[in-house]
Amino acid sequence: MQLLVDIGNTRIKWGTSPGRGVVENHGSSSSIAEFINQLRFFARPDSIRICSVRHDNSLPCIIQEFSAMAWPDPEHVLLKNNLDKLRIAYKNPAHYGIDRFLALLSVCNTRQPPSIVISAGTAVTIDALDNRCVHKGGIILPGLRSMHTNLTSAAPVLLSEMGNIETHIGPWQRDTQDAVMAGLRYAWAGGVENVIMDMECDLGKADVVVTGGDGLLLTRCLKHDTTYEETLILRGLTYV
Ligand SMILES: Nc1ncnc2c1ncn2[C@@H]1O[C@H](COP(=O)(O)OP(=O)(O)O)[C@@H](O)[C@H]1O
Ligand SMILES: CC(C)(COP(=O)(O)O)[C@@H](O)C(=O)NCCC(=O)O
Repeated sequence: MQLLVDIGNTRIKWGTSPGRGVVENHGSSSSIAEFINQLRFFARPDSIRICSVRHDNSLPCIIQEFSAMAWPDPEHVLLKNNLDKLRIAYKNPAHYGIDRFLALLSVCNTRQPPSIVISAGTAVTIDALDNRCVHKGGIILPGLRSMHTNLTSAAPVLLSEMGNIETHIGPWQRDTQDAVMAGLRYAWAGGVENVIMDMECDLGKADVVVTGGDGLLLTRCLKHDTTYEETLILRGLTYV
C-alpha cells in the first residue's frame, strides 16, 4: 500500500493507494501534528509519495516524523515536463505548481479532452487542455477564504463570520454581511464563470472538472455543468 500526501497552503490532504489510478481512505488535516496523529492509526505503508506547494519547513518536518515512526523515506514528487501525455505550457515549467500538474495528469489519464481543470483552495487555479490534451495555459485567482480575509482585514468594519455563499444571490442585499457574501460570490464564482467562458471560446465545449477544499461549493455556485473530484491531485500522484 502506498501513502499519498498533498501539502497545500491551507491543508494537508492524504490518502492510500493500492495501485495506479486508485485512492482510498483519504482525509485532510490543518496542521502537521494533526496529520501525524491521524496516520498513527494506519499500517506502515510500503512507500510514500509527497507533493508540496509550500516553501517552508513543512516537508522536512513531515519527513522527520515519518523517519521517527520508522516509515519509508518519501518520494518528493517534482514536475517532470517530459511525459508524452502532458507538457506544461509555461515558459518556465519549474515555476508551475506541482498540484496543478498532478490534477492535469489525473484528467489526462481518465477523461476525454478538451478539459478545464479547476482547483478551489487557498487560491483558485484554472487550467485548460485542448482536444489533443495539450496544456494551453491557465489562470490564478484568489480563493474564497483569501478574498474574505483580505477584504475584512483591509476594512475591519466588514468583519463577521463567513456566511453561506450559496444562499447569497443577486445584487439587492440589505445588510453588511449579506452584501459582503453576495459580493464574494460574484467575484469568486463569477470570476471563474468568466474564465471558463473565455477558455471555451478557444477550446469549444469542454469537460469542466473541479477539485479543492471549496470545490464542491464552487460547483454549486457555477452555472456550467461540472464534475467534482475530491481526490484529483492525490490520484495524480499515482500516475507519476
Ligand atoms: N476541514 C477543513 N479545514 C479547513 N478548510 C476546509 C475544510 N474543509 C473545507 N475547507 C475549505 O477548503 C479550503 C482549502 O482548500 P484546500 O484545497 O485544502 O486548499 P490548499 O490546497 O490551498 O491547502 C479552505 O479555504 C476552506 O474553505
Ligand atoms: C497557485 C498555487 C499557490 C495554488 O496553491 P493552493 O491554493 O492549492 O495551496 C500553487 O499551485 C503554486 O504555488 N503554484 C506555483 C505558481 C504557478 O503555478 O504559477
